Amino acid sequence: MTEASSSAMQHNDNDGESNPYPAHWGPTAWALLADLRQRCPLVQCLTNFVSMDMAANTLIAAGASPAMIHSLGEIPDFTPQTHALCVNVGTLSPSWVPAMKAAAELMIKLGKPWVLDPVSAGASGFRLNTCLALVGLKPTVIRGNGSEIIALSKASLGASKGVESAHGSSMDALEAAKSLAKSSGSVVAVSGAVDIVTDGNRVVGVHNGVPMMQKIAATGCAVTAFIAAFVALDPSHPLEATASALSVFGIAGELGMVLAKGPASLRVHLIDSLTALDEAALLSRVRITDM
Ligand SMILES: Nc1ncnc2c1ncn2[C@@H]1O[C@H](COP(=O)(O)OP(=O)(O)O)[C@@H](O)[C@H]1O
Ligand SMILES: Cc1ncsc1CCOP(=O)(O)O
Ligand SMILES: [Mg+2]
Repeated sequence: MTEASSSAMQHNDNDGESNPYPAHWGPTAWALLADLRQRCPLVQCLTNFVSMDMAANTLIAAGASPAMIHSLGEIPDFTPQTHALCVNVGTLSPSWVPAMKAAAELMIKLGKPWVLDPVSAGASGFRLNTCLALVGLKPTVIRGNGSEIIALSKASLGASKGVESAHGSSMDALEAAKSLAKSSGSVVAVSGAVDIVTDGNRVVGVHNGVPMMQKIAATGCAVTAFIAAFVALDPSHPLEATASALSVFGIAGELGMVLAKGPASLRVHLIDSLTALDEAALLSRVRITDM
């Protein structure tokens, strides 16, 4: 048993006062995953080239339907058919920006949720300005790593290791996340060892996952697409949907780690675990706290 899964067993055994994880989160996350498997939401992803495979396979394995359709000319016909949109600026080039904006604007007009992944938002002026313009189009959820959320919150270029965070802990971005959530009206999620999710007032921490998930390209992008699928199911409760998606994805990582020999096999076993995950395993492993 891995350290993470052993810890999950110890801490989430419904033993009353000693259990730091409120009991309602397990049933909430399970209800959403069961609903996803039944309703199979269609998620349009305008996402980077690195992540297309991982994000699509994450969505399919969980029970959703991905569509990596990104050309501007297709948006008026296709986007209205979707249940959620994921916009990810990872391999941004100027020709993609009008389609990203048009798809986001259409989702807002249709009253449907959309989610932004501001990959490396602080790395260049072009990237930062594009992300700030997208934030102005009212994403339902913004999910990034610590450096990305700090750059967006301050609206300034800032330290990152390319697409990775230069900040050691997601907690370094807690105040930035709350401030961004308040100014944008979006739910903001900062991923890391503990994923933070906030609407500007309420803050929850998701304690699932394993460190090796950072060693797989596009796990962050994949979990953002996964959040979009969860938010499609319950757009009026985006904080609950986002925390649940992060927890379920982290649990798939924990279960995958039991069989994995390294990042490449973890990727395979994480995806397999999303399909295999059942109610009992999920309920025993969800670790979400109010902060
Ligand atoms: N140290 C860690 N322990 C457990 N899970 C982690 C850790 N670091 C990242 N994760 C998980 O890996 C996924 C990607 O997060 P992260 O690496 O922060 O995103 P990004 O790839 O966008 O920088 C998330 O689901 C997150 O919860
Ligand atoms: C390596 C890379 N370069 C541009 S986008 C991308 C993928 C980033 O994926 P993630 O943010 O999930 O680590
Ligand atoms: Mg990322």
